[in-house]
Amino acid sequence: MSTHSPLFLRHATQLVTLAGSSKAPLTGNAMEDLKIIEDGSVWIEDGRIQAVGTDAELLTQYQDRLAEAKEIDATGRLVTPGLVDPHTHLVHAGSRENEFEKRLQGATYMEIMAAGGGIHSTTRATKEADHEQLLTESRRRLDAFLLQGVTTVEAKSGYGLEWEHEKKQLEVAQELNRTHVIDIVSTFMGAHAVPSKYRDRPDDFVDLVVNEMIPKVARLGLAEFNDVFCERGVFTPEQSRRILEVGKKHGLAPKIHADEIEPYAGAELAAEVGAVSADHLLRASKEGIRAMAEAGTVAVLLPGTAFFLMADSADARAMIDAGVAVALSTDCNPGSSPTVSLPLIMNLGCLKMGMTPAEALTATTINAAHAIRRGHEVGSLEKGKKADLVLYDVSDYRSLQYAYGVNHARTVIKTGQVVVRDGLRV
Ligand SMILES: O=C(O)CC1=NCN=C1
Ligand SMILES: [Zn+2]
Repeated sequence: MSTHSPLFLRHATQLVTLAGSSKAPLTGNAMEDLKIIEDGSVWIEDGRIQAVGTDAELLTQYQDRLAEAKEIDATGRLVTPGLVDPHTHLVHAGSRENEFEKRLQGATYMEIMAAGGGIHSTTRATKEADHEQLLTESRRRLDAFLLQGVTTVEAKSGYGLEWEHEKKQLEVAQELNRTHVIDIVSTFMGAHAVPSKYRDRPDDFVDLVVNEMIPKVARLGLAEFNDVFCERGVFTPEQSRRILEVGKKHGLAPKIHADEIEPYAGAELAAEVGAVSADHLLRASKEGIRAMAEAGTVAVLLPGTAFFLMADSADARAMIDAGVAVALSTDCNPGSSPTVSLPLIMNLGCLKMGMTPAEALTATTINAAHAIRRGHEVGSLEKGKKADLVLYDVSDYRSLQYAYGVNHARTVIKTGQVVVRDGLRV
């Protein structure tokens, strides 16, 4: 017997369902088809979606139970699935305003990193921070995500670069998954950078990652995915392949930071190892994009990072036209994308990467869910899926990408419970 009254969300002017997309990410023209129901309604009970349809259809179906339900009036409003952010470095300490200033004066991201800043700077701060501090700082970011309508996020480690602190990050993410309303999917990213003490013997660090860290992550169940920064000056494609293949042997699904700063055949490697997603891809080759389309690897694009690094964005248009499933993400991290505004990322996806508003919304819901293997659970409004929904102060989904820099989310429902009302956390 349900402990909570059913919720009956009624009369959405546009109910974006993305129905029929739970088995695989949407590609090509399908990314444009949001499966919108006008005057749409949803019956929510036991944390799940029980029915989706026109208000008239649901009135007939639930006419005998209307009195027991709490109604949410969505008249004149847009309603979408809860937004999904499939690529964050959520758990970290410190910030890098100083590097932002240096880059404005002409220093590059890789120059700063080579000089001991960048990821190494955040690693120093994260190693100094204890579990509670990381929990507090990361929870604050999650609260901000939630107010924007984000109901599921992926969170990577990668600012420890040694077992004790990688484990600490992953344990913080697991505690947040238990205690925060947002669902968190964890990724081990011990191969985020080569620590300075291994600068002259990087393969010894790769040995540490594959022989020590990955087996422990798998044995302790600390993560579902294994990620690597495949970039010139960080990890080579050969080292990346070894790290991802060992991760697969231990049951950790592969993800890869690919072709972010320079072309480095990261997209090709992603397809070769069967990565669930390849992320960044600003400099991916045509061959790599084609290989990803054939392999079914999701392209997680991060236009906020390109914007913040003052770089050209990835060519989402070409990837969609080549049949690659595209997702979008904030890449929330203190160095190359210190933002939690996934709606702004939708706007940049349109203005900087040639996506349509509908494709951008698909890319931050069902395709983002598939990029973290949650497409069966969230990302669309269909019977049996988690009741994660967002009600906005606009009536047309295109307003989310058009009226940018503004948070339009007003009511957020997470697993059937109203957790944000009138833009405020309840
Ligand atoms: O700079 C950072 O902290 C995050 C990042 N990893 C790979 N690219 C950016
Ligand atoms: Zn990243």
